[in-house]
Amino acid sequence: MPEAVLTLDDIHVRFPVKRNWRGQARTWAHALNGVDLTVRRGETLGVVGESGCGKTTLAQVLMGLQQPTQGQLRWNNDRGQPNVQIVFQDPQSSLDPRLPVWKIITEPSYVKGESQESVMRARASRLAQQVGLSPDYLNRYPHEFSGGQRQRIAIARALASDPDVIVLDEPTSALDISVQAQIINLLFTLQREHQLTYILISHNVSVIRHMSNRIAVMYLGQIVELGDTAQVLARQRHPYTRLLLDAVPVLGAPLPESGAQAIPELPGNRVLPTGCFFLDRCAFRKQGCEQQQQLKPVSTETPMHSVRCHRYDHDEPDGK
Ligand SMILES: Nc1ncnc2c1ncn2[C@@H]1O[C@H](COP(=O)(O)OP(=O)(O)OP(=O)(O)O)[C@@H](O)[C@H]1O
Repeated sequence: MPEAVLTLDDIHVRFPVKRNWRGQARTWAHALNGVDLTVRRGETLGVVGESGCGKTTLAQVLMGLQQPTQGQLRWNNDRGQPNVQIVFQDPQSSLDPRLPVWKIITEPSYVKGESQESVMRARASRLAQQVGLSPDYLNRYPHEFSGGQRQRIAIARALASDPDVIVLDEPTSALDISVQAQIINLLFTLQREHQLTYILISHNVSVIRHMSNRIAVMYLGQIVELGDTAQVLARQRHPYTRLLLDAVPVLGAPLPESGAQAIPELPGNRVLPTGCFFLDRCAFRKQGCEQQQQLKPVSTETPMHSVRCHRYDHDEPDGK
């Protein structure tokens, strides 16, 4: 098994949302509520879940932009500092419109102390070729490129500093359908060539299915199911994962009757449930579900497929 790049151990993040007259926080939004995760070199880990479940907060923790309020994040490198780059959904707003492309691409190297223009231009030229852009265009500005080309520029910039992990935040959702496949293929090629590790954040289960080796399903700031993508998609164990996947229309299949498989809205995160976070919405609730649940292997035969559900406690391996 490839080595771990990073390990998250019981990560919690909460944000103050109301303060008293002394400025002390009275109410909190609990964005992450005990995330345990190991990310391995060269893999693509897909993180899926509806709006507000904590995907962005998780990315911010990985990038060091948000300190966990509890828990530990360990990077397996000897530099002492991790290097995490991000590719955003909308390349239009993530690229500085005032800079020529060669400067945008080499910004991370510049921050690392490389400042000679000829060196940086040569580096930008190599990176441009790697992502399928002509080096002849490097003096141009972002608005002179198409959406797909701009996303290639953003990917080149992410590659520039030899990152431990690249977070892909909905990397294709702002692009034309015809361009999406090209960008996905480029990401695959680069991953193969450079042993890149991706964390892919998306609402789009089809993109996650296509790109990820493993999938983490998030609900209310927790991972409720984690495992090999094919395994999780073929046999979802958590009732929330089932709802999430049932809500994805399948080409050629009849649409579900309206309301029949509606995903229950994410409950508020100001006051967390004391037991299973999904309890109120679960059709399979049983005695014991009022207790907090841990992420545990579904069975001893599938140790890499974990679920946070009382029905899969070891004494009842078939999830009855
Ligand atoms: N700075 C903040 N202050 C207060 N609450 C916040 C802050 N940032 C995030 N939250 C809350 O934390 C929760 C998780 O938000 P987050 O943006 O991580 O979710 P998400 O899954 O990325 O959603 P989306 O898919 O819409 O981007 C939400 O309830 C959000 O309102």
